[in-house]
Amino acid sequence: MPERGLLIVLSGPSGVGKGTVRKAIFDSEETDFEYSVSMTTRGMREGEVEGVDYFFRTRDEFEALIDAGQMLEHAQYVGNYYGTPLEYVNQTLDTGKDVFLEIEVQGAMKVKEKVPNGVFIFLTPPDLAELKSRIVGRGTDELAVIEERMEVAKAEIEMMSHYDYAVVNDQVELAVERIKHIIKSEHLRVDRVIHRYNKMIKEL
Ligand SMILES: Nc1ncnc2c1ncn2[C@@H]1O[C@H](COP(=O)(O)OP(=O)(O)OP(=O)(O)O)[C@@H](O)[C@H]1O
Ligand SMILES: Nc1nc2c(ncn2[C@@H]2O[C@H](COP(=O)(O)O)[C@@H](O)[C@H]2O)c(=O)[nH]1
Repeated sequence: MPERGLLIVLSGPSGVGKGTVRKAIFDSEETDFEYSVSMTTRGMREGEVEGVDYFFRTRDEFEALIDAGQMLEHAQYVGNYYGTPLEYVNQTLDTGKDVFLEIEVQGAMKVKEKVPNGVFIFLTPPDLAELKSRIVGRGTDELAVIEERMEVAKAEIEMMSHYDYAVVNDQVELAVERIKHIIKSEHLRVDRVIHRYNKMIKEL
């Protein structure tokens, strides 16, 4: 049986650039981990594709999956459900591959309770003014939603201390390199590598 993969969680406030950085990571070469597509009840935005950006579901469908225990985590965010389907994550980790989640902070904290040996990375903006200008510049939200996202963002930034790493998203390419570097280093941590050696010693 292969060694179980690593669960990598990228999180941070809305608009910091999680989606942008995640796409840049998966578009770049040498990416050796799988992206877990999330599920949501929010409406599809222009250009989004079912099963690629999200699995888009009704509230009833989403709640049925929660009740059936089929979500690793879920959270309500600005009036909609978002969550991580459990089966894909488990099956992929079991094959020995790493799985990458891009989720908001409440969900990340739930994953941390269930999978404490995951790698939890908090993406931060250079400052709050830049964060607001990114959300406004994206042009996907009305003013009231932008204000709500900014309020949530302040509370989310206070949760940074619960993460293993903080990465500033000043420039996308730099953030991508920092995250790839963290993942490579995590694979070399003695507490992860030692299991393999203990197994070899037992088999001697
Ligand atoms: N390093 C950066 N410098 C300048 N602009 C950026 C940077 N990273 C992302 N952006 C821009 O910021 C906006 C928000 O990015 P994105 O949608 O990726 O954020 P997000 O954290 O995934 O948001 P949400 O959590 O709401 O889905 C986009 O317009 C994106 O192009
Ligand atoms: N807890 C979870 N949060 C998720 C998941 N997938 C995405 N997200 C986060 O939701 C907000 C809003 O996303 P948007 O696409 O409407 O802008 C953002 O912070 C995402 O990272 C998930 O599976 N679980």
